[in-house]
Amino acid sequence: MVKAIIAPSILASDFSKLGCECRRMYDLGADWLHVDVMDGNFVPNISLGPPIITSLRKAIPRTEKKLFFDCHMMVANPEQWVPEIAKAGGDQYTFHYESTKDAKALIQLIKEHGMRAACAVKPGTPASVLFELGEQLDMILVMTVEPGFGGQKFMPDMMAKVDELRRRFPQLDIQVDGGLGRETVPAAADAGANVIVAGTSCFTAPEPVELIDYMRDTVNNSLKAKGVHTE
Ligand SMILES: O=C(CO)[C@@H](O)[C@H](O)COP(=O)(O)O
Ligand SMILES: [Fe+2]
Repeated sequence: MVKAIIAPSILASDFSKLGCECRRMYDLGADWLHVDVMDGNFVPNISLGPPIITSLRKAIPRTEKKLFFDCHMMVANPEQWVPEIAKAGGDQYTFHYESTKDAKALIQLIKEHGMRAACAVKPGTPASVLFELGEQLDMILVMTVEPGFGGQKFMPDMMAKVDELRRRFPQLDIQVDGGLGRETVPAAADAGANVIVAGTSCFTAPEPVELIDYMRDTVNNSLKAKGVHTE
């Protein structure tokens, strides 16, 4: 089912209040929480890892709130972390195409651990690398900034990749990540993205509920116009 999914990136939250910030975003209407895992090797930054995801999952149990943990793995050895992220409570494992030698085997490994499998491409990587993986994947992530930091400027040139992938995979979840907010979501929605990661914009919005609703409506209207909205 292709529908709008709004995923605040907790990288933009106040880490001293992480559990409360996650709950707050969920209560404000977030569909997923986007969890950026960085190892200081694949990207020049270190964020958080399995122990913190374990704590967050305890703070927001699946039984109490059905909150989806969308784990964006910016790590050099993505195979290594699959069991730990599954154990910590991850629902989806997004690896970078650029970080693995065998994407098909990694997808299999992720699924064997009970998570949805997704593959991300950096701005310099063409959409075509995903053509032969699309059928096995639950989601594709087109990065709209260089991975590593929140608060960067959205790269509109990436929309050609989203458009190409949406035409090829009308029923697949296609995520965009980096610099998304009120001004940039219309371009992403027009190109066919349905999963919107929004860090800085959500966490700094004076009216986050209104922003989340606006982003969701914008995406759903574009999907309907394209005839791919299936809810
Ligand atoms: O993966 C990343 C950065 O590497 C992102 O998820 C950012 O955290 C998004 O932050 P904003 O650009 O929305 O502030
Ligand atoms: Fe991310």
